Amino acid sequence: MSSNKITFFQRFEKDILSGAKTITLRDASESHYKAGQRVAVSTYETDRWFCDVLIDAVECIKFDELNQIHAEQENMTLPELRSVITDIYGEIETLWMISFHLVRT
Ligand SMILES: CC(=O)Nc1cc[nH]c(=O)n1
Repeated sequence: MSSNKITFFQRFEKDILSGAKTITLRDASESHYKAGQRVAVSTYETDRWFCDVLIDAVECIKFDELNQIHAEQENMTLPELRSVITDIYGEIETLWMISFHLVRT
């Protein structure tokens, strides 16, 4: 059953609302999202809703395949992105890249 909700750390809220962040890299526990799905977005820390997004794609990607394009889609440098993912998931080989866009209504 696909959850119609996703949480982000509060520090990413500004980039999501501005459209600067258009992907999120998750582990297998969050690979259930489907393209075309509308998802409510809340903060991880306080579960405060702050927008809805539409899922554009969910794709499997290896950590070692992360590149400058993915970093730009996360509004980070590539070293920053690798550090953020490692801080969250530890040494992880397989990720799920969830592409999304803001729902304006
Ligand atoms: C709560 C949580 O897992 N947040 C994440 C994880 C990876 N990327 C991201 O943008 N947000």
